[in-house]
Amino acid sequence: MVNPHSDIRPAAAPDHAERPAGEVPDAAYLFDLGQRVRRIRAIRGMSRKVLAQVSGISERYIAQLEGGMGNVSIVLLRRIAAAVSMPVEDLVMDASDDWAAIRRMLRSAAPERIARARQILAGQGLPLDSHPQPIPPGRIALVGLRGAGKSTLGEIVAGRLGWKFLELNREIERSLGLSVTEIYKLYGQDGYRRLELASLREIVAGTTGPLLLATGGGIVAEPLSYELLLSSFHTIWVKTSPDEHMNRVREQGDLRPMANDSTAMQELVTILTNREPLYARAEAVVDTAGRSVEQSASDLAMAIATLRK
Ligand SMILES: Nc1ncnc2c1ncn2[C@@H]1O[C@H](COP(=O)(O)OP(=O)(O)OP(=O)(O)O)[C@@H](O)[C@H]1O
Ligand SMILES: O=C(O)C1=C[C@@H](O)[C@@H](O)[C@H](O)C1
Ligand SMILES: [Mg+2]
Repeated sequence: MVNPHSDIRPAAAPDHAERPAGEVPDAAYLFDLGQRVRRIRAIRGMSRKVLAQVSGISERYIAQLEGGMGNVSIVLLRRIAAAVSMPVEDLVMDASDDWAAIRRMLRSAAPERIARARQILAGQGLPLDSHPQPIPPGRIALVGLRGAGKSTLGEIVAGRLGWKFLELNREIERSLGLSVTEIYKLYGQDGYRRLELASLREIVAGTTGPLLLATGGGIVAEPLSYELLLSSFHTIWVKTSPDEHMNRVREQGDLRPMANDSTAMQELVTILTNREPLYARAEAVVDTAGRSVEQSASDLAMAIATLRK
């Protein structure tokens, strides 16, 4: 699959006290800023109402900002960034997902690692064309929005292959002895994402033998976790149509993180549309729309066999 996020953008243009007139018109900049806020809100699965509640900024003002009409103050933007658990600099500039992930890695890396990264980027040390460790064939992870069928199909297919099957959400719950809902209440979305990264690291480091892992729908929203997943597993995007997502999730009695009101379907489509380029980074796709569970289980088994070749 073509990777639409493989470009690393050059550092921002040098700071000018006065930006040359016409280079980035103010209106275009505000429009792009609004689009970035809207996108990250959708990727996080937050309705405008929820973002307003968490950030303490009115829904009307957020609507203006997202529409490119609000020249937001840096203090309000910082509040919005905190509410979507994102560094404010990722909102003020256009950055690829690679770029965002690398920035987060730099922030938490030990000085020796940073020095090593500098050497590699400067063309010293490892040759630039040296390949990263290949992913073992028996490492498969399923990504996709809620109700896609990751748990249902993962369990069936792992059982048939005689592989270990793990659910990342369950591992997080097990490590804390709390349910996902309780973790959200106690630690918030940011806390949940940190626990998700820690559990994923444990699984990557501590599991031997073939493994099929079902991830939570929101993992693509956290660059560090998603990068780790993509570099440690062959990934398969399990997808379906918005209608089927909604029906399946409704049947399970779970509407998180969609608003439980008439806008739920609209929210779901927005989340799906914004997450699609991220899910599409997976190496293969299994579309379960209009398919029975049995048919999709064979589709998944086939996708795994193809990836292992
Ligand atoms: N072709 C299909 N493939 C998979 N599941 C299907 C299919 N058709 C109907 N379903 C139903 O859709 C639901 C899928 O739910 P499941 O919990 O497996 O999704 P999930 O991707 O794990 O979601 P979550 O992210 O919430 O964990 C199940 O109730 C399953 O029976
Ligand atoms: O799609 C989402 O945003 C989420 C899905 C769940 O699996 C959990 O990962 C969490 O509740 C977030
Ligand atoms: Mg599941």
